[in-house]
Amino acid sequence: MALCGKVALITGGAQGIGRAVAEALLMSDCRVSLVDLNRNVGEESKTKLDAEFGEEKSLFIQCDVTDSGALQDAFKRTVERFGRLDVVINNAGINNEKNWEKTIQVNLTSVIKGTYLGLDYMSKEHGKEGGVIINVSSMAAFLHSPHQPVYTATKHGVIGFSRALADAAELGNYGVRINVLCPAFVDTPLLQTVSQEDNMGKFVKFKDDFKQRMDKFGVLKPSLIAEGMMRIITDESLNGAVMKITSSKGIHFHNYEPLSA
Ligand SMILES: NC(=O)C1=CN([C@@H]2O[C@H](COP(=O)(O)OP(=O)(O)OC[C@H]3O[C@@H](n4cnc5c(N)ncnc54)[C@H](O)[C@@H]3O)[C@@H](O)[C@H]2O)C=CC1
Ligand SMILES: CCCCCC(=O)/C=C/C=C\C=C\C=C\[C@@H](O)[C@@H](O)CCCC(=O)O
Repeated sequence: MALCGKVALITGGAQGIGRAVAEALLMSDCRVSLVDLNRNVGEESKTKLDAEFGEEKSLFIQCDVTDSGALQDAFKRTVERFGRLDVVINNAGINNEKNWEKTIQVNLTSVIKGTYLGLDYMSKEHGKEGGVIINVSSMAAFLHSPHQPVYTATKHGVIGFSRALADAAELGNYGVRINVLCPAFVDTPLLQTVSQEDNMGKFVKFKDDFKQRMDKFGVLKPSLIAEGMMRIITDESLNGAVMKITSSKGIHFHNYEPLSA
């Protein structure tokens, strides 16, 4: 996909991985809608991006992705403002084992809703031009974490949903590619939550073990995740792909066995 003039919507775009991806897209002359719950951080990010790329290139929309009406409205406003939609990145995520039902709502249910909204605005089934959807999972979907059973479950769910729908997109000629990105530990504010009882609940007592895992596997920079994301966005051959990004192997893909009877 040639990026100049294209429009991307990123949930959780105000900070961390989402923000790094927004910068990479703006550098490629895309226009970007940052959809995020956190108004203060979102407006601060928008101000910084305006100074670097120009005010007209981005939009911040305060939105809780678990509020279906607000998420629908965020898509509508993005298309009203920029006239089209080409890239949807369902990235907003939380780590909360105490309020685990919220974790399912944000990390899985809202990813499903964001994917279906992306299809509404981009699928050839609806007379649109096509595009690409990237759903953010985690290496936790491959190396399950005893500290985060529900977080881990949501990240497994993101992969299953995305790969099944990617096949449907191909069978149905939607013109939309659906792929998954699985980072290992990344240096963002989310990582701070591993020591907090409010987030970890009863699993907080394993916090030292969690930190040992981070030491063992290393902590990546958000810019490397943005590099992987840009590769998925631009490589037209990718549909149903699961990209992993780790310290030991860098950017690479998970190999699935072909289906056999
Ligand atoms: N940081 C890490 O080590 C890893 C992160 N991931 C995943 O990457 C994604 C992004 O995470 P980070 O950038 O690390 O986290 P982060 O906490 O730095 O950023 C997440 C953003 O999502 C927003 N958000 C949270 N709940 C929301 C809601 N209900 N509605 C709208 N926005 C909401 C937050 O306000 C924040 O701006 C998440 O899905 C996370 O699970 C995956 C693997 C590793
Ligand atoms: C507080 C929330 C933190 C969320 C962190 C997260 O989502 C999960 C990270 C999980 C695990 C990272 C594991 C990395 C392992 C690699 O370095 C490597 O050993 C695995 C290689 C396997 C492969 O095929 O790449």
